[in-house]
Amino acid sequence: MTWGLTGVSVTRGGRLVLDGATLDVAPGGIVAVVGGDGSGKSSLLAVLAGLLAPTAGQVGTATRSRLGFLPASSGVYPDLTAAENLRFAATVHRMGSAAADERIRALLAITGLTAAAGRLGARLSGGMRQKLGVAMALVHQPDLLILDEPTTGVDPVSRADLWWLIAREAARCAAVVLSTTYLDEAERAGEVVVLDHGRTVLQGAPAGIVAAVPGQIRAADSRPSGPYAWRRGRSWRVWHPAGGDGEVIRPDLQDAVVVAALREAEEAGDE
Ligand SMILES: Nc1ncnc2c1ncn2[C@@H]1O[C@H](COP(=O)(O)OP(=O)(O)OP(=O)(O)O)[C@@H](O)[C@H]1O
Repeated sequence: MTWGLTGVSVTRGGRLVLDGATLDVAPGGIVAVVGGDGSGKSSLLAVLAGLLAPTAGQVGTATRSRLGFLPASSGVYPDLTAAENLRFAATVHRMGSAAADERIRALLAITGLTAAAGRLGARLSGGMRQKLGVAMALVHQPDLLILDEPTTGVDPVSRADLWWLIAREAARCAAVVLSTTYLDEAERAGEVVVLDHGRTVLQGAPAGIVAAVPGQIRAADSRPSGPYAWRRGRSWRVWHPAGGDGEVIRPDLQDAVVVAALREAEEAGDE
């Protein structure tokens, strides 16, 4: 059973925010949805979660009881303790109390939150709150786990913990779809979907996406002229669509995403 979206369009506030977007995820797979601010990541996940109705296209998703969802706001109730938040999520998913007790104990241990079980959501650190939110989304061992920016604003140690938690879910054969603005992180996913202005501009395994970058990329110390240049750390990179002379840099996922956005902008300009 694979889940996903085919040619999905969504209009919000009179604007087309998803424009024929596509995504597939299979059990045991992790798909990372990446894209700049406002590219449509949250809208895409909301459609997959059945929270937002598309104006066109097909949605194949799990039944509500087999679905786990982490909203961008983490979904943690500030005036409930960490354990109470998990208990609430277990109750919503109609877990029996014995099964819930055992699962809550295990999840608190896995997320390193056992000592903070009695602490109010409002008093948890950002990283703790995200881990709790993810634990709430997966308390009932869903078949499809949808996580909206689970690691945004989280320190590197908690990010590693979160990835471990997510990988465990995939290992027990859940299908996982998550959004992220961190491209280094997206490289850990089996598949990446790159959104630009609501369109899927790249989709596939990170290595395949990188291998398929057309043309050549070179480095420059100062800002190069022309439209195909972008900053990378202290230096610049330039895309040469037709290739040419000079030392070539092997692109990474970040470069591949930039090139895809440049090509997309060019095509939009041609229309
Ligand atoms: N409820 C809404 N009503 C109207 N427009 C909306 C609504 N929610 C989002 N949008 C618009 O839809 C577009 C896509 O937003 P969305 O939140 O899906 O993107 P995103 O990639 O998740 O961005 P971000 O990372 O900034 O949250 C944006 O232009 C946003 O302003």
